[in-house]
Amino acid sequence: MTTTMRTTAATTDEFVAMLRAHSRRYHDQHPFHVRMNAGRLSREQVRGWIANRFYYQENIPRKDAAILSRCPDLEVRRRWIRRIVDHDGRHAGEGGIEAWLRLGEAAGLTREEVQDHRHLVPGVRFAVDAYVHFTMTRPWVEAIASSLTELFAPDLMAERLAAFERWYPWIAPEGLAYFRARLEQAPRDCEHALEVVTAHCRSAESQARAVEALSFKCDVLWSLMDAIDRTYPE
Ligand SMILES: O=C(O)c1cc(C(=O)O)c2c(n1)C(=O)C(=O)c1cc(C(=O)O)[nH]c1-2
Repeated sequence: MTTTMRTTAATTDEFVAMLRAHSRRYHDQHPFHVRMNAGRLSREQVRGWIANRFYYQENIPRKDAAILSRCPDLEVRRRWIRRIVDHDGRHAGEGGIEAWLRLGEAAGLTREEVQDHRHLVPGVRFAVDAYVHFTMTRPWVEAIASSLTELFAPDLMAERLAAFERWYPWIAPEGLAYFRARLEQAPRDCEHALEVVTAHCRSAESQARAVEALSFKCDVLWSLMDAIDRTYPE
């Protein structure tokens, strides 16, 4: 599948197939993830990944708030807002960001060293900031399309859960709660995102822009992994 501009709109099924074809560019195939799932990472490498990925986790609700602020559709906002609550929680001690900090603790990192960004490398910061910036500046349907990497996330999450239990038993099992929660949240979230994107992208041009947004997001995730890989080499 190429991203060459078509002149006529694709059917919904064809459009969804074009989006799904991006699974080939998803970060599950990044060498660092391949080594992670094969049990080949050292403790230091796993910790480095957790500490750096925290910056992504922290910024997801900010990008979802950007989408909410730009979305004129009440029905979409009413469903989209749940993502912010999933990550931030309603109270202290709840939500995905807290769960990620507990993952860090289970892996031997203190909350402080994760929260104060002392391990955060420039390439990860740039990639995550680019994602937030994209959602603040591009049309809201494109911003929603960029979240569609989550179509591919559940398979990776299931593989990661099994890999962590098998290869990294030094991480306390309670620490893996974040991944378990995402196994349910990601399919629900991307089903909604796909519904919005297919309803709004009816022309060849708008479909091409949605595909480009998803392609951009694959680049964000890949660059993030490249930066981590370079910092914690084999
Ligand atoms: O660990 C991963 O591989 C992974 C990937 C992605 C993704 O594909 O963007 C997300 C997450 N995790 C995740 O935990 C998450 O909350 C999330 C939100 C979003 C998004 O773009 O709205 N992607 C992802």
